[in-house]
Amino acid sequence: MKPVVDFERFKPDIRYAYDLKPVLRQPDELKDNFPAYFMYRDAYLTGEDWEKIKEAGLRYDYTITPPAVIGDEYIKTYGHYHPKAGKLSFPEVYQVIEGKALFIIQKRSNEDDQIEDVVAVEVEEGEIIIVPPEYGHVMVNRTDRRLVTSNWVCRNFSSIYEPYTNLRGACYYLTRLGWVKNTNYAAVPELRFARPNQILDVSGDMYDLVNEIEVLEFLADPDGYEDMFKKALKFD
Ligand SMILES: O=P(O)(O)OC[C@H]1O[C@](O)(CO)[C@@H](O)[C@@H]1O
Repeated sequence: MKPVVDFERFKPDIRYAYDLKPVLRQPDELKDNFPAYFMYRDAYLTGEDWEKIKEAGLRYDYTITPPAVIGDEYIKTYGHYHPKAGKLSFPEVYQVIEGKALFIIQKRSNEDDQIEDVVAVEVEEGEIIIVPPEYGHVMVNRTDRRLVTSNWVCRNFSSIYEPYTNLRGACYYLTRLGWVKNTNYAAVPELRFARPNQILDVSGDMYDLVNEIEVLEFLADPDGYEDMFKKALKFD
């Protein structure tokens, strides 16, 4: 799919392989540093769009993740949670522009840091996934092609990385040998598998939602959208 924005005109933030060491299954297998993924944050087509996006409290990003394997683990993003917006934490919406993504999303219980749910979600080119509130997310490129994704997200918060750093990544790793439990977690639920329900009505790059940006209100103000979040995933 062709991205609407020629995003490579923006300067990317680059996450290098060495930056990922704290969350890798086999950090000692990483010998050479390389750019792991390129984040083109706050992309827009026109200045008018940009004003509209900022006024809605949102941000549109593109991310390029070239194929790579470290040790036996497929390349992935660092992983993070989002803070509370109100009763619920901020959700996020991703679209696969090129390639195929595997999202590992996991939910912590509020009382302690136990994981109460973990889901692997395969997302194909053109598809959109709503990462529901309370779920942290890691995005994996398990293919031999580059992965290009975009995301709409609230622009007014900072992501929370410590839980992923402290426990060396998500509670499962995706490796060439398959799924491996992360033993740094005290307890890990069985992994569930799902596909994303296509709730948002778009054809092509979801950047076009800039023209009906009120549809994305749930990203800045998620309370009251629980029913929609419940439908975000369909389970096998
Ligand atoms: O912050 P992490 O875990 O490295 O993940 C990067 C991804 O998160 C985002 O910052 C949006 O949450 C994207 O720009 C990027 O794809």
